[in-house]
Amino acid sequence: MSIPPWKAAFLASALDGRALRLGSFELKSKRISPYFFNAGDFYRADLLTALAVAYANTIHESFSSSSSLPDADADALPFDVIFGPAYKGIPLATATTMALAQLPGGAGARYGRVEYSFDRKEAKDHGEGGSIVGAPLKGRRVLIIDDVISAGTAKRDAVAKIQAEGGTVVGIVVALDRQETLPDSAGSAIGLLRREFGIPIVAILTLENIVQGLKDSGVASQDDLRRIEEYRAKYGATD
Ligand SMILES: O=P(O)(O)OC[C@H]1O[C@H](OP(=O)(O)OP(=O)(O)O)[C@H](O)[C@@H]1O
Ligand SMILES: O=C(O)c1cc(=O)[nH]c(=O)[nH]1
Repeated sequence: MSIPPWKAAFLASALDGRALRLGSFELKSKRISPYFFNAGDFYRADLLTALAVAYANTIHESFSSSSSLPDADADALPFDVIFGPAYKGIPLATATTMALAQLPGGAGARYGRVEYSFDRKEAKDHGEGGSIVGAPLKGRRVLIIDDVISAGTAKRDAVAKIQAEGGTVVGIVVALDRQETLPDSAGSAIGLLRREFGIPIVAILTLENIVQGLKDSGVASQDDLRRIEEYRAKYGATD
């Protein structure tokens, strides 16, 4: 089955900007992957816009229904702050906050008062100090936005950081769910995080979407597709 047109358009932007590359790449988890998604490659205005709009639509689709999250008023947004973990999460949080407020058809007006923040990898010890830049997190409902979930380590660190600041994480949004197992487990990183934190975790694209999109567009060689299938057979998650 083909992927929906808006996901296909996003995938085309990723290939156009070479944010999605085929080859051999070492991941944070030390796995060697036949493909890599680098959100840092969306550095051109049109590509960054396409990326931010795709995140904004995904957030609007997945989190606009207050019933998807506990304790949310019927008309209120289920989050206050969009948090982008350093480094790649920083432009994602900033651009997506703007794209949400610009959603067409009146939807954007709902998001006009959404705030963003991000962390520093090293705390600043002068000036305003601290490790959070942007909206304070204490007592706020926070939506994490990041590029990719592979093993979930970076997301776990972000949740701990937000909780230490007094915020409550209400969801996580990524561009790509690589649908991989955690080290020493058959379950996916995303599944484990969902169960552990009891929050929705959504992705613009999954590896399955990418494989389908590559097949539909004819961009990948048979060899590329075979290597992705082999990687999936080795590390693909069962949930
Ligand atoms: O561990 P996971 O949650 O599955 O995610 C993998 C993360 O690792 C990378 O970020 P990294 O921490 O290397 O920082 P960067 O944003 O500075 O590239 C990548 O950008 C993903 O966000
Ligand atoms: O797991 C990672 O480190 C990772 C995978 C990927 O596709 N892109 C990325 O930036 N990091």
